[in-house]
Amino acid sequence: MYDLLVVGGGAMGGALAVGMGGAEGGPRSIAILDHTPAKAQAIASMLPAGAAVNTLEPAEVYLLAVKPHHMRGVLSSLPVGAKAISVAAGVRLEQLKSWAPSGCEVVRAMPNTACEIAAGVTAICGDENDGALIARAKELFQLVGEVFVIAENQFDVVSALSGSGPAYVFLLIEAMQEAGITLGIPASVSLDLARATIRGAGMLADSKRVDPRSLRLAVTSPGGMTAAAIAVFEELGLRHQTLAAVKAAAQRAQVLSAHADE
Ligand SMILES: NC(=O)C1=CN([C@@H]2O[C@H](COP(=O)(O)OP(=O)(O)OC[C@H]3O[C@@H](n4cnc5c(N)ncnc54)[C@H](O)[C@@H]3O)[C@@H](O)[C@H]2O)C=CC1
Ligand SMILES: O=C(O)[C@@H]1CCC=N1
Repeated sequence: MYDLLVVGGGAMGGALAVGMGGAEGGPRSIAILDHTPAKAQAIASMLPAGAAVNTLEPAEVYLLAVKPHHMRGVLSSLPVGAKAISVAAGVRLEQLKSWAPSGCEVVRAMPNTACEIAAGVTAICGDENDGALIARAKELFQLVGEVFVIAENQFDVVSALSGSGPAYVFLLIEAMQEAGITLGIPASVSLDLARATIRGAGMLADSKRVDPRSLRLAVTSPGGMTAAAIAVFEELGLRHQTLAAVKAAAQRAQVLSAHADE
């Protein structure tokens, strides 16, 4: 029996398999199942004890990382009594449980792709009577970053913040690079500057644990360069844009949930 069987070796399943498989004290054996066998093989080859499989072989825990609309098919083919963790956006516990064979336990997790390098953030939720599986999910995801156990009614907003969040930061890196290029800096230098700046600012915010506003003010000399830039961000509505974007992502979760039922 495998300790963990990851179904779906795409962006998220791959990141989790690589992160968990490489972590000290992580699952001793990990199997990966994907519709495209080459994807599963590529991931397995990166793991000390990874195997690409072609069917749902016996496993202590099944980590389901397929798209929301594929979740119903995968869940219904799990063995009776299986323990499963779904990372699908939007799809509710009630739906997941109704599709799984009898005796199965299912909880939800919302990780992000930084789990690949053990710098992820994962939210977990489950029903009260699934305490043991919630605890196991917590152990697994703590191998690859920080974990928050939250109520399901907060899951869509949390998913819109930390699940999708890396993409917002990558967009900022892209935008900073493009600004540098437009203003005359070579593309590679511009990208290196943007990447290293985001890394340093993230690490500083994480290590200081203070209100980010005070870190911002420490950069912003009155009447100086940064103040000129921040005034433009505020005038163009960065906060309003961020709220609208996070709201749009959270609302999309409801559509994904409805499509998964079809
Ligand atoms: N990409 C991300 O940053 C995050 C994704 N998620 C969730 O993770 C899930 C997967 O998303 P991605 O990895 O981005 O998608 P993806 O498209 O990169 O990967 C999905 C994989 O599942 C495989 N697949 C589909 N049906 C299958 C089946 N029946 N059996 C075996 N393999 C099957 C596909 O071949 C594909 O490789 C989604 O439900 C998404 O909501 C959650 C958090 C973050
Ligand atoms: O975009 C999506 O739907 C998934 C969920 C969070 C990140 N990626």
